[in-house]
Amino acid sequence: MNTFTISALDTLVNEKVKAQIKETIDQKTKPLGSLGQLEALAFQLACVQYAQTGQLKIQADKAQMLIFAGDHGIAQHGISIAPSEVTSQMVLNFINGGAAINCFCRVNNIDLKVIDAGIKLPVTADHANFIVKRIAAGTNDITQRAAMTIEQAERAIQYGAEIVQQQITNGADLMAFGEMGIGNTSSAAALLSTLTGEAAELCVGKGTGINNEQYKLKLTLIKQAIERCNRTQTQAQSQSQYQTKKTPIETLAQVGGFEIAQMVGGMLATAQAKKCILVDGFISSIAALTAVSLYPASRDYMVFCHKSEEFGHQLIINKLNAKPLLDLSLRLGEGTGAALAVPLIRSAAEFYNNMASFSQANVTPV
Ligand SMILES: O=C(O)c1ccc[n+]([C@@H]2O[C@H](COP(=O)([O-])O)[C@@H](O)[C@H]2O)c1
Ligand SMILES: Cc1cc2nc[nH]c2cc1C
Repeated sequence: MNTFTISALDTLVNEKVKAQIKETIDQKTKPLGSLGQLEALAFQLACVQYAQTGQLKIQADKAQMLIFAGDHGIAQHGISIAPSEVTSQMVLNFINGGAAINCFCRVNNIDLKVIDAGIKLPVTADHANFIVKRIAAGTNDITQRAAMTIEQAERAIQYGAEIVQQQITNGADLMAFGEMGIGNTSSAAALLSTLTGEAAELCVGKGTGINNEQYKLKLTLIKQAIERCNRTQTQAQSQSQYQTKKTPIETLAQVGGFEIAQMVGGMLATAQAKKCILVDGFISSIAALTAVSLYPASRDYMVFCHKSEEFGHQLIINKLNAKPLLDLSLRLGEGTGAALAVPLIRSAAEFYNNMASFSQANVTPV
C-alpha cells in the first residue's frame, strides 16, 4: 500500500504568518476585498508557498499539464457518443499537438505530457511528451466485475505519484490534472455515488453528449455497477462482525479507472510536495474527492479551476466546499478548464508579489 505524508496547511502556516499574508493583500493599492476571488486564491497560493519553502514570494511560472488516458470496459454498451478507439486516437492527437488542450497549453505557456495509464489500443509514439505507464488494456466492465484488482489500483496510484515526482524534480510549480477516456464519466459517476452514498440519479450525466435513450441505459448500467459493488464483500468486510464500509481504494478498484487512479496518486504526491494541484472538470474532481477521502489534508493544496457542465460536478464541488474559478459551460475534460485558469492563477501570484502597497505608491490608505 502506498503511503503519503501530507500535512494540513494549518499545521505548517501559523496564525502570525497567515495574518501577514492577509495584511500584504489588504495593503495593496485597491479597496479592501476588491480583487474578489483572486484574493482568496492569492492567500491560498501564499500559504502553500510558505509551507513549501518558508518564503512568501509565490512561484507560479512553471505549470505542468498531465493528461492521464485510460479506457473503460463499460464503454462496450454504447454509453458514450464515441467508441473506445477514440481514446487512442485522441492520445495521438495530444502527442501531435492538435487537440484543444494543446492550443490552451501553447497559448498559456504550460508544458504538456500525455500518459497512457491503460488505453485499449496502445499507440506507438516516440515523443518526449508521451509517458507509457499502462496498467492493462482498459478496465473490466464494472457492471459485471471489479474494474481492476486492488494491486492494480495501488500500482496505478504509485505510477501517478512517480510521474508527478519526476515533473517536480524538473521544476514544476503548478501541477494540472487532465484526462481522456471514453466511458470515464460512467466510472466517475459510479465512484461519486459509492464514495458519498448519493443516489445514482444525482451523479450520472450525459458525458460527451449522449441522447436521452443512451442516458437511460447509462443510468441503468451504473446502478447495476453500484449494486454489484455494494454486494461485493471485501475480505476485511466479511471478517468483521460490524458492517464496515469499503475503503476508498477498494471502491476505486471496484468502479474506478486507471487514469482516475493515477490522478489520485499524482494529486497526493503533489500535496506531499506542498505544491498546488489544479483540478479540472468532473473526472479530475472525482480523483480529487478520492484523494481527499484517503488524505483529507490534500484538500488544502487543491485549486478548483472550473465548473463543468457535467451534471454531477456540482455535487463534488459541494462535498469539497470548493468555489471553481471559471464557469464557461465546458464539458470537454483533457485539462482544458485547468489550462484556462492558469492565467488567473499567475495573475493572483503577480498581484500578490508585485502590486504596490499604499505606502510604496504613496497612495492614501482606504
Ligand atoms: O471533465 C469533464 O467535466 C468532462 C465532462 C464530460 C466529458 N468529458 C470527457 O469525455 C470523455 C468521457 O465522456 P463519456 O461520455 O465517454 O463518458 C472523457 O474523455 C472526458 O475527458 C469530460
Ligand atoms: C472527440 C473527443 C475528444 C475528447 N476529449 C476529451 N474527451 C473527448 C471525447 C471525444 C469523443
